[in-house]
Amino acid sequence: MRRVAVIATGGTIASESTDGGVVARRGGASLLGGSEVPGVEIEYVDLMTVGSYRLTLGHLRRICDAVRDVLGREDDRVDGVVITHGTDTMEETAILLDLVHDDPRPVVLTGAQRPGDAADGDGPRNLTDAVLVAAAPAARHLGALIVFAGRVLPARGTRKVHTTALDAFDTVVGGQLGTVDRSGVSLTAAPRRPKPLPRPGTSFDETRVDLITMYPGADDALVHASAAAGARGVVLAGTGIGNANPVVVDAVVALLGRGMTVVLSTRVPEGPVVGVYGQGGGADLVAAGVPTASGLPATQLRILLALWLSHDLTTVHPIRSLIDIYADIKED
Ligand SMILES: NC(=O)C[C@H](N)C(=O)O
Repeated sequence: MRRVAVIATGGTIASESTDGGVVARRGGASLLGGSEVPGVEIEYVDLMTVGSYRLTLGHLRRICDAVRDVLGREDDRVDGVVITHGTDTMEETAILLDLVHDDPRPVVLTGAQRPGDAADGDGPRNLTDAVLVAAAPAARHLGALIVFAGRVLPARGTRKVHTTALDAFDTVVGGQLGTVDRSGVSLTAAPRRPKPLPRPGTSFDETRVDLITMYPGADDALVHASAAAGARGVVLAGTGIGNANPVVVDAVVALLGRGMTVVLSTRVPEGPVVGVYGQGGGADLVAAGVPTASGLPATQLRILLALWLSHDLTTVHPIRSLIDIYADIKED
């Protein structure tokens, strides 16, 4: 018998329809709808019951702590961990878990697109699949994974790509790692995983990193507001290959002068970020000292930056090397 701990955090998989809309309120033990996973003993940890659109960095840290606590137990050892989680921000929690994961046993995130009280819900199937992957010896050393709609995806580079489709996630960097169905788990690839970063401490909770998207007519108001609100970092999701405009570049230069960390990403789902264009484009930002990052979606880059800033790791990993090691990892 294998043993898996399921840490329940809420999300649609745990949600029911109420007069106030669909809300998360079910605990872990109810999420399989009474069915069992053959060959696996499951233990449930009810950590929180929160829709993932409401999560804070503090919640993400608590999820990390819960994984550490379960894997750190001397008695009662488990073979893997599953996190049930809302899909809206699963990619953020997944990358944080992956960045700090220092154990061969996998941590597998899953959820559902249909509420727990839907007649044709996808939650029980996804949870069964996630438990099978967490229990699989072949999933060891793969870090944090997202298992959804029968697909096994790496944490790094995976994002929610559809608001309602059951197959809601895709990896925008590299490919999927395998599949899972009633006949078992099939893993055909492994992600490259750098040395783990230190786990988030309580300082992570308050480390403000804003995500600012570019668009026609964008001015400097949001960049300045971010600094005024106490942000220590900004991920700029540029247009196209990573562009802003002259007004925003000027504002970014002012922020850099005040010690703010700014990283250039893109609002486009796939493709590299490169400083190519002048006149307010990415070439100007790069010339001003803003590093580009291509290997993580902007949402996940923000988590990497928050973790780095919260630990004051600047001397260990200057920002460019942090991005090279933990974001723009070269796949074979
Ligand atoms: N499908 C879902 O789980 C979406 C939900 N709004 C959440 O992230 O909690």
